[in-house]
Amino acid sequence: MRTARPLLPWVVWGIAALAYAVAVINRSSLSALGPAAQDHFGIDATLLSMFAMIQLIVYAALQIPVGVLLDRFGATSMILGGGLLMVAGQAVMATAPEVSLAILARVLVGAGDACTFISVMRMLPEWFALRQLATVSQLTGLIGQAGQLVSVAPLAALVGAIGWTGGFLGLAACGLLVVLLSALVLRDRPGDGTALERVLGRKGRLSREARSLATPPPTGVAEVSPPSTEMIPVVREPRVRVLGFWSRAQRLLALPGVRLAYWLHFTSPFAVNVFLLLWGTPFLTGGVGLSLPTAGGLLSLTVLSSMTAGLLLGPLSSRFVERRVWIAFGIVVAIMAVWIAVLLWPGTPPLWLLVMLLVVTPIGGPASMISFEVARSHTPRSFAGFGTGLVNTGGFTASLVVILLIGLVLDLQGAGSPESYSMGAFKVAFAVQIPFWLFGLTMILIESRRTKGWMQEHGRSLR
Ligand SMILES: N[C@@H](Cc1c[nH]cn1)C(=O)NCC(=O)O
Repeated sequence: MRTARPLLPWVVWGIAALAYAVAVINRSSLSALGPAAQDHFGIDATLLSMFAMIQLIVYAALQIPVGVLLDRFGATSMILGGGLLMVAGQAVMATAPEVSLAILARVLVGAGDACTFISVMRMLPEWFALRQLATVSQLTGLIGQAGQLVSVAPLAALVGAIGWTGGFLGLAACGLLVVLLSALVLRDRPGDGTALERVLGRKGRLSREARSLATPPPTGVAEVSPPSTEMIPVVREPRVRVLGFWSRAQRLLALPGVRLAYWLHFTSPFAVNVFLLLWGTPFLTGGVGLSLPTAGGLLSLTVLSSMTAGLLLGPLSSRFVERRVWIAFGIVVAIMAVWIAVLLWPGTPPLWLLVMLLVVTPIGGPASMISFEVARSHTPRSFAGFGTGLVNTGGFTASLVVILLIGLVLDLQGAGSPESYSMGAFKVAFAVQIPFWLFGLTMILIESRRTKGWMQEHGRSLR
């Protein structure tokens, strides 16, 4: 009897990761097209940076609602819905005659993007064994980073070659193609049908016979093994009763492991987000005094570093499950230490220190993926989408606040425009990150102690 289909989990993951990469391409599609967008809509730099901010606000604000919908409708529907929203957003961006419609386009892209990552993360434990999850999650993040590379040079080249409308319509068409592929391939879990099969009301053999890599081949005795995701199957799932939003939130937040995951995500990725989303280029050009191409070259180091760290951190955190929180903690301390060295360096920091900054800071991205592993260990399955969304708000909220504070501190020093940027002003402005790291690290210490106590009290251990 042919039962195991070891390839299907990888195919499902491949398409889900591709959908996430497309989300990242859409998210960062304006990053290399700033001047083109200013030209096209006749807008100034402030309005241009509003595009990024609005999109980020929409993304962060939708994480919890999307998580709730994810628990209700499943990952496939959310990935498809998110993909369609982004296709619509880019089609609007391509054809918008004025800036208000371009803002609507960014809202649509932000909303679609918000649906994608946490849905992909929710899908993974259904298809992979516990020992594989950390590595597969990191690979997913790495593929997303690759999407960021696509949106820099190739997209700019496409828009340069065929124009704004053609370039963005091309992007929308690629997105649509991936939505169609997703409808044909993605399944929430083994045994579920694809979106197309659900519409047709007929489940194919591939879907019926699909097996998770976590499930040992049936022996004829036990059909279903316990879900590998519940390393700590702590909270019994609510039976039939559907809990309201606040009750669900309360139950989730009552778990110290979920709070620990939140603070890990809050603390680790904001420095790299702040740098890549807004303040990296102004700091390197207006503060350090580098040319735009040199700054761009240095910034590409961040992607390389993040990808390499992702490859290492996956196996490392699944090999040392008990130590994974401390791995992330150590990475944050290293990021903070390099930043403090840069801020305390008299005058302009030397190139070697800047290279170190651009290599160490991005490791916070892959380190933040550890928070999803922690969340998975402590969140009851029926809350998994909510839990992932909640945790994912941590880093993005911190990023948003720090981005705004840096702008504010620059303005307060009278150094808020490219003509008035200076190294001294940037140093003071970037120092606002320090209380965020210290606060986050303190919360991690507090919640990891509580989590340990809670696990002892409930007789649980991490496997
Ligand atoms: N920290 C990122 C993921 C990541 C992985 N490697 C580098 N960054 C994250 O939380 N992503 C959420 C998203 O929607 O991209």
